Amino acid sequence: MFPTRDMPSPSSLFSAYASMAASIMLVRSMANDLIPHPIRGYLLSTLRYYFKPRSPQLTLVIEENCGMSRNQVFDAAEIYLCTKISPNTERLKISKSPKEKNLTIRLEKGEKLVDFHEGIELMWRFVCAETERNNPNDHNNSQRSEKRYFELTFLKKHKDKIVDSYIQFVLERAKAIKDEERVLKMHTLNNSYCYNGVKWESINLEHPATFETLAMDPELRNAVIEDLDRFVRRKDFYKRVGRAWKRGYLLYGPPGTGKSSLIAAMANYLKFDVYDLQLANILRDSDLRRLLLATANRSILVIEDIDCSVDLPDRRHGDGRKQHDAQLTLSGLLNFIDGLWSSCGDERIIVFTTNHKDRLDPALLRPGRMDMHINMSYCNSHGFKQLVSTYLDIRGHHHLFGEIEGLMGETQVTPAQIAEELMRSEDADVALQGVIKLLKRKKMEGDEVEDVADQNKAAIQKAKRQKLGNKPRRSGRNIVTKSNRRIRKFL
Ligand SMILES: Nc1ncnc2c1ncn2[C@@H]1O[C@H](COP(=O)(O)OP(=O)(O)OP(=O)(O)O)[C@@H](O)[C@H]1O
Ligand SMILES: [Mg+2]
Repeated sequence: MFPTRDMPSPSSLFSAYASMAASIMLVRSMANDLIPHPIRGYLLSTLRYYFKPRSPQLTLVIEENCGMSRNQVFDAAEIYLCTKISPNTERLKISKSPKEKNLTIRLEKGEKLVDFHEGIELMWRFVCAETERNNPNDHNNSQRSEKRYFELTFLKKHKDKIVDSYIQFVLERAKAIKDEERVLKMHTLNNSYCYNGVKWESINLEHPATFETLAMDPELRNAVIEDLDRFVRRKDFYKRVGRAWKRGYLLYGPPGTGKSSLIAAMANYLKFDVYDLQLANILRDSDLRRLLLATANRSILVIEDIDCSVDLPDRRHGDGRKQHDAQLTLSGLLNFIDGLWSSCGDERIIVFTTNHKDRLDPALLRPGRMDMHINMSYCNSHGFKQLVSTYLDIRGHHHLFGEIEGLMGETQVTPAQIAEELMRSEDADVALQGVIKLLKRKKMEGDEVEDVADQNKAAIQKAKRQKLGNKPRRSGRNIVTKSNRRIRKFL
């Protein structure tokens, strides 16, 4: 049992004590007359130091602060140790602030915990020591302060392993726990222009989409997940090759195929906040710069519907001059973002979405501009089964699947349309009959709303309307005012 393992044997301890005592006696008797008092004291304490039996244990003291800043090891230990609470623990502290999702549990002062790392036994102790400091200006008035620290005790011979690998392990575990508990934020631009420009406003991001609930090609899903994983673990690589630690994704596909849901799934997976940058709301270059600089580390910057250029007649320089001639492509915007972000060295993701990849500035599609192009497409049989499993909790076979899959091969339907039908009833038969009706209707009416020909027609009509000065667009979206390729603007 701890801490007796590898202790020196009682006989060796006894002989150590005996030789120390003998030496001290000898020095005392010789020294009493011959050696002056201060030197005698020094000699005795040196002898005591060298002959004192050595403890086989080492204790690391992990204080709460290092100078002015927090000690990350202390914070990590606090979080990590609440996962190690044993039945022997007698006192714990428990709390919850309004913004936290879960209860916070911490060790109470004086509590001890035993942990094991690669077979090594470690004893943790949380200490709160009250210290009293005299006030130099008022001797009757002393200040009490609390010093909090952890003591981590183990056998000395394991020092290297504990310092090099266990502490690192505790830091990583604590980060993972913190990430799990983290409340994600969705930042959007507030519309009211205040004296210092447009600002980010945040709400909790409670979008339930995850990679599990998303109907998408399994290979594509795995490729996206792998890409995200690789990105977040390659900080050193980006630094070495001198690139901003940034990854760009272009999501394209018809409305209702899950582009926005995929962004939410990425945010939930990585525990990254989302910043929804509505370009139409930004009137000054200086605002863009300020907003980009105000985005936090570990975040996803989203620019939706980039094929829809935005009309920004009053775009101004920070100094108030109107900007007539400067035009910047989206790829120019990307360069600008690269420049800003490369100096901060933090991990950032940027996502563009479009319903019409074919209408984008070719410069944006060039290799190296957006790192991954992800096609979110109409629902296929696999996607349908994924939706049925999510919405109706059916994982096996259902007698209506055959008919539905047959119909799906003959018409195009988006996951959003299928999802809407599946939500209409809790009775699987009724909901699936609804899907069959939808598919038959679409087939009969030739209602291929998202058909390419129709899309082109709609685009032509849109362009005509825009010439007439109308600004139509699906509700709640940025306003389409030009048939694009370039967005007028910026910098
Ligand atoms: N691939 C999908 N998997 C699961 N649900 C989906 C999927 N696509 C769409 N949905 C459902 O449809 C709703 C709308 O989808 P979403 O907003 O993600 O589509 P979108 O591609 O972003 O459309 P738009 O181009 O109009 O922005 C979602 O809230 C979700 O419930
Ligand atoms: Mg969307």
